[in-house]
Amino acid sequence: MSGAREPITPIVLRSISQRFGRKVVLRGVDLELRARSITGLVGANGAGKTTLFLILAGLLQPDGGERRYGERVVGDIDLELRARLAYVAHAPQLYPGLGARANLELFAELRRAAGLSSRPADDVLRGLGLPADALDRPVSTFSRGMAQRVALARAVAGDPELLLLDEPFTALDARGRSQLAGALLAERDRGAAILLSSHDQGTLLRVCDRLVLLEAGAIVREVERGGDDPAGFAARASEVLAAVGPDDHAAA
Ligand SMILES: Nc1ncnc2c1ncn2[C@@H]1O[C@H](COP(=O)(O)OP(=O)(O)OP(=O)(O)O)[C@@H](O)[C@H]1O
Repeated sequence: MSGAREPITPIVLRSISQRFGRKVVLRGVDLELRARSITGLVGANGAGKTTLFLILAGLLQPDGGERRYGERVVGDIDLELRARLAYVAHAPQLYPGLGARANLELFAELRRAAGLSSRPADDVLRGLGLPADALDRPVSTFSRGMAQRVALARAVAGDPELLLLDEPFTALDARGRSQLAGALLAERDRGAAILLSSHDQGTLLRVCDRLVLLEAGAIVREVERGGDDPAGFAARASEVLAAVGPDDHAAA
């Protein structure tokens, strides 16, 4: 579908600021998200991660700063741009009375009406480990982990150029986390720019090309996986993760 259109990557944030009332939540955030790259966003509770996701997804207009998507400096994130990114928030936001397959087919139908294609629902759901006998059961009967898989499947079904995932591992068991990690690497290799927040430090170390530490609304550290120094990346990334605190969500 992207056809001859200009890519929306890299996404570049410059001096993004946000306050809610008198509370300053983001202060001068600069961030670049490149195609074919997974960036891990880490920070303590309340550091501003979800606020940053909302701004990137176009669901919150920042108070200050610039958002650039490919060649375009964007004021409002319009529908055309929104169709090319996907955001998975904490809550799965599915239609509870519909089955997993029907949720994805509805999404595909809406995209089709706008002239956009989607991957077949069953393929994507299977790729994220949803059992075949669950495809047509109402999502309201699913565990949180299963619902999360469906939300993630819907997010990737449209081959988004930007994939925003706010704590996608939270409700998944070890097998689910590993399946999702594999799916994210496949999305990256397909060409997506991915921003991922998580407290699952092991998975972050495994999948991320870069880690960014947000503290009190400011990016205070960035480490990049170098081609020739994997051990160095692991050591520097571990330092960044240690700044966030213990890995208390790893088993979540
Ligand atoms: N709509 C809002 N109105 C007022 N304050 C808000 C609003 N949204 C977020 N905040 C505040 O902004 C700060 C950052 O919140 P945010 O949800 O972005 O943090 P976070 O890093 O995602 O935290 P967590 O890890 O707990 O999800 C918090 O102090 C929060 O209370």
